[in-house]
Amino acid sequence: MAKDGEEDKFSTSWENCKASSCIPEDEVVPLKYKKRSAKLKSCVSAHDLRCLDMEKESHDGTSPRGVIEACLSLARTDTDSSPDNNKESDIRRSNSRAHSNWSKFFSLWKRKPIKRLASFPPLAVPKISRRKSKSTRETPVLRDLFNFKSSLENFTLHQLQAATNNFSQDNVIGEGGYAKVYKGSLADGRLVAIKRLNKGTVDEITAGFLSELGIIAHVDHPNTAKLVGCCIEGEMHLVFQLSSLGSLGSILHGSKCKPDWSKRYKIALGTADGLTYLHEACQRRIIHRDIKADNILLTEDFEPQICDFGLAKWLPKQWTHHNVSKFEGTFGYFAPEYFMNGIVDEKTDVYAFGVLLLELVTGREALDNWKQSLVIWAKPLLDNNNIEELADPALGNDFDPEEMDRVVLTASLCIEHSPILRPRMSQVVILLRGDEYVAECAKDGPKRSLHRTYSEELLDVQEYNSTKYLNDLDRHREVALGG
Ligand SMILES: Nc1ncnc2c1ncn2[C@@H]1O[C@H](COP(=O)(O)OP(=O)(O)OP(=O)(O)O)[C@@H](O)[C@H]1O
Repeated sequence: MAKDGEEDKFSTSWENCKASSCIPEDEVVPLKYKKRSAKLKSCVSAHDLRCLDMEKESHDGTSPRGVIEACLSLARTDTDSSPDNNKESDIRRSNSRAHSNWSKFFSLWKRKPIKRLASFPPLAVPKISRRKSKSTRETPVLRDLFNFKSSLENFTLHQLQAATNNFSQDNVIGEGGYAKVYKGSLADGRLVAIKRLNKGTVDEITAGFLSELGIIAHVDHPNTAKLVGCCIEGEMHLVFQLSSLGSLGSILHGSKCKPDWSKRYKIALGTADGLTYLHEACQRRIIHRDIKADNILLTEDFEPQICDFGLAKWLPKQWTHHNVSKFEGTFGYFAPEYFMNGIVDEKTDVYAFGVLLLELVTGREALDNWKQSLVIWAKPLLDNNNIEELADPALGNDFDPEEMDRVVLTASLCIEHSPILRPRMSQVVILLRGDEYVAECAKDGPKRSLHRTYSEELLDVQEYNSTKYLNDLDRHREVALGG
């Protein structure tokens, strides 16, 4: 959760912002990708058929080739538009950089046998289906939550006091904007992290508690924090399974024993899996809104678990995005469209995930003590693919160069200024895992349709290469640098 007035965060209303507006999906621009009729196949050669399939695949956002081609063509479209002034040529440069990043991936895959480029099935849909009863879906109050997840425990204050030595200061393992987190040992021996929400006004605490509980109780993935139960006696408490290594932030930035490359790569992959689940495979689209190193917990074998759903938004399927009127989150991770227009959708999380990847590669904080933005520092190095300068000196040369290449290129794409040039999380997973994963997944199965987010559609409609974009970019940089 975010706290007003904290040094690395801020929370402010902004005047011209529509509060909680939404646009139905059918009002947005339809997809450009169209499939050729299967009838064509009857009068063409095997070679033609393969070409046709490849072309079809290239329009299919679920295939590796499609992932790359879709983004390449979007970058090309923007790059092709004629410039009238210097600012537009800057944008063209930025687009062609994105184009070249996608090209790097594309050429990598192009060299592989065509079989390995076959389409693969979408992520496994969780057992909890989207077809839950209407009432359950729309009234995420305590009663329903306990019905939904019968395993959730309702703790008494006495149980939590006993587990934490009466909330002793020695048991504090974390502190955020709204809560203190205590390590606890339950009577049956289970180790837990007890999040005691006691900062802010009663209204803020209640809203934060219900919001986090309402989302986390419906989330079930190996890479998300595990809620055990809650307690509303005295203060409001959320009880989680303890992640023994604490947060990635504390390990990466606050300890001398920094994780080696294989652990960092594992953390990148697991976090991408967890976020893909939230965006695309969960019963509803969940936008986390506060992806950062402090909100990635680590189990003893460095399995990452996304935590802190205090800001998360549950987007109804028919909503393309959410507009917020209050600026919350953590500075250094804000996507430009959120920062400028308050737009919240999947691509705002993708941007923050890109910053997280940069932290893993460089060992630097998203915003350092001098308020230097990691993104601004890393951009020129990313553009020149200068891995030597980018890589954390603590790693030395002890990293897998191919994995490092993939992570660096994925990070470049995720932090593209334009959401349209950023991959979706399922595409991120493909890019990060590389060929072996693609080959493993190259089985037939139903394909997920490529559906564009509101921020992508909006930028398409508004013309990506407008002066507004440049002003936004300048302002974003100014604030980031000025802090
Ligand atoms: N399950 C857990 N296991 C171990 N440590 C945890 C757990 N949950 C939280 N923590 C620790 O407590 C810190 C704060 O937790 P959390 O982010 O949920 O609180 P918050 O008040 O919402 O924070 P913020 O202001 O950053 O949003 C985490 O960064 C982590 O170090």
